[in-house]
Amino acid sequence: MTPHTFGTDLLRRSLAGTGTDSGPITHLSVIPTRTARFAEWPEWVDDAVREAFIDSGIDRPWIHQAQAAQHAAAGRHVAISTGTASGKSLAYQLPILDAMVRDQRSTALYLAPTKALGADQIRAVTSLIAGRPAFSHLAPCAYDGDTDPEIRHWARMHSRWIFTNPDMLHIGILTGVFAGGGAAGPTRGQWRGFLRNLRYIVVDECHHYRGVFGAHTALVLRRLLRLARACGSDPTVIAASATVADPAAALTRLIGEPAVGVTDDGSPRGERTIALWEPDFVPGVTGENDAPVRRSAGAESARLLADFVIEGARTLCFGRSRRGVEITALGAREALSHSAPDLVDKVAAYRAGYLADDRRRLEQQISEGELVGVATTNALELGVDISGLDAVIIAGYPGTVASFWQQAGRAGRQRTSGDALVVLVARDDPLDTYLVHHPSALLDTPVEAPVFDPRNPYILGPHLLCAATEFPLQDTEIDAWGARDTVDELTAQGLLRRRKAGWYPAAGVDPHGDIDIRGGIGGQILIIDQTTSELLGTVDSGRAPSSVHPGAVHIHQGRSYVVDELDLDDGLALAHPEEPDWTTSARETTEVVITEIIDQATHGPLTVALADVDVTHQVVGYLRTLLSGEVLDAVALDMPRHTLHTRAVLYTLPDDELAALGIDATRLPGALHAAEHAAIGLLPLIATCDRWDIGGLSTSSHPDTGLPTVFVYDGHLGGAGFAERGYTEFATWIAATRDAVRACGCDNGCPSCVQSPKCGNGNDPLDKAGAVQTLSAITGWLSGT
Ligand SMILES: Nc1ncnc2c1ncn2[C@@H]1O[C@H](COP(=O)(O)OP(=O)(O)OP(=O)(O)O)[C@@H](O)[C@H]1O
Repeated sequence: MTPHTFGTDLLRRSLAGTGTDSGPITHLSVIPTRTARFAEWPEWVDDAVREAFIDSGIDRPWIHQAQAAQHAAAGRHVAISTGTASGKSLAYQLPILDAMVRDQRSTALYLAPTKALGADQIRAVTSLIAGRPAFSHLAPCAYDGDTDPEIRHWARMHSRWIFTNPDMLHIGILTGVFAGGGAAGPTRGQWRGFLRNLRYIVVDECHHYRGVFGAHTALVLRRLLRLARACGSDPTVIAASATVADPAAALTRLIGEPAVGVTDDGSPRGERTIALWEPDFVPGVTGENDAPVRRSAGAESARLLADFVIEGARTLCFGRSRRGVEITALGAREALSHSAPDLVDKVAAYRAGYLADDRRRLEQQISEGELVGVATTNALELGVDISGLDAVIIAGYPGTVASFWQQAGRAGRQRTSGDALVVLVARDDPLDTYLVHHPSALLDTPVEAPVFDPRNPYILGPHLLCAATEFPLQDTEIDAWGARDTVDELTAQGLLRRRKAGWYPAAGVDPHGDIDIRGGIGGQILIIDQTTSELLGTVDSGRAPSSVHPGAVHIHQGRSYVVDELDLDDGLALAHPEEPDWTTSARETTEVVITEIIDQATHGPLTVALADVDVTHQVVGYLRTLLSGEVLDAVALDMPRHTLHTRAVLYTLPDDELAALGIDATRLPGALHAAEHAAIGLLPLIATCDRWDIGGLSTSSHPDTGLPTVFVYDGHLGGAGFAERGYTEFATWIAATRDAVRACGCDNGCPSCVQSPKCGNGNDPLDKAGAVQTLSAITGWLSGT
């Protein structure tokens, strides 16, 4: 029976006639109301700090705020993971402000993955301390890529609380501590005073640090901690996230030092109704190899957005690209123009450049009812404080459970009732299909632990050089970072030298500029808008042929460009702005060579292994797909071959066992290929990656194993930890893959189960039934049955 809640009533009214127990809704559940639990202000809190909070309307802290502040004040690194809008800011503001009032020289560094979030936090602190003499020396200030040189200079001299990001910390702060500091450090020595007095480091939204970005950030934080200690301070790290699994372990991995976690959320919350929604197949429309196509998540969400707006429900609709978001807003406006023309102007797309001011304006327009429905990219996922939002529509699983809850948490921020509806609309994709049919995998499992690998030698090596440039490296540090082999290699290459006081870089080594914290590893290709010469971004040279080949549609901050030319020698991809009606996906051939088996396990006839591999790709063409999912055409290309040294999880199965299941030599390639595709689609369930971070290969007989073999490999040089997670969680991953394929309602395979948008072989051959049989057999062997 459907419960009566704010959310179910809204759904029922919006879908009058369809009912909420049937049709596209695959699951409906209610998270009940929670009341606030308060603590007293800790005894050590200075009167001036307490008064500032009380005057801002906060009479007492919630229990988790007091607990986290207590740990931090006692000098324990602490990670707080409580819901969205649970006042995590206060948990770090409290110990920081207190330290600053007690010792006027104390400093703090706040790190956020986005500049906009840092700007929000400065605003919050500035308004909290405004007009209070006890805090007049703080001068909270941003220090990032957008900060003017004069303000940077002023900040270095005067600010006690700097708001920055890992990129600027790496290139603009750590280089300016000691005289050595890296030849790149124009601010040489100027940060020393700040670091000498550094009491706290805040790592906000710490679940963002995953994959290659996570590994880089982990090493930047370790470099920060060692430099601070070399300057004479011993800062405490406070990490915060609404959505990180086992926060103590996550922070420990990030900084390489023990940390404690706080998870008992004392903040109040309204009742939240969650609906999972699977769009129907569109009659008469077919995609690749005549597979059926579902209604797009964007079109379905547009219809829901219009319905909610008619019901007066203030709604945010999250989409994955700016273009998708604009189409959703247009679709909703179009629907309203027929049924409720006076509401057309109440719907907008959030398409500004992710600036804090744009967000403020939008928050205000929604609060005042000027806008009722807004379609937005994940730009509004972090740091938005819109009170009274009634509903959130998520058009397509956003990639991680963490992001899902971040987006879901935007609704119901009204303290008085806070009731809200969240609808996840599935895309035509195996992971989305799995989740809407297995709600507990989304709603009942803890969010995934961020996956990253700070020991990847291709990432670790350059950071060791940076560290040695900043301050001589010590043997104890090398051991703590697990870096002995990499140091030996750098020494053999003549890049590091051992002297009495530690390890130093060789003369002329200037490593900072070679590291791209958000990008990949190795050479970078610059993507340029050739009509304006604007730099749109960078891509790993290894990935360039498949992502920025001539004719590729490239999305940058939601805007669309088409690539005209890729010059791998000069490191340039030249593009022009264009909004075609299609997306592109590269077709490529792949070969895998096993270079070393790291670990392996045998389960009856099944062998599962983790291995170092060389993956060689060649892009041979690309497919153009209309936004409806319909395939327009295939275009041939001839791009150079490229080899990636990385890590893979692989499994082998003997032919005779498969033949006994009815999968003979004619069916084998299709069964393995389909099983591989679905497994790639499902790996993000257990490893915080995107399916574009990984690749795969299946073959009826691999030269290195002599057996039918399936590989799933990391798309990053040296591996980002994703394949390793696939290896350790193999049983969970493969069982979920089998369930996803089995749950899909199509006959012979479609994008919701075994077709892949980036298949190098045009999704041919694929044997859906064979994949289910193979995956079922694997789960049986794994459990010993
Ligand atoms: N102890 C408290 N009592 C009452 N209100 C509080 C308390 N602590 C914080 N708040 C209020 O709760 C709201 C949310 O706080 P804040 O933005 O810090 O949450 P958050 O957890 O950082 O949010 P996000 O999910 O966006 O990261 C703010 O309006 C803040 O003033």
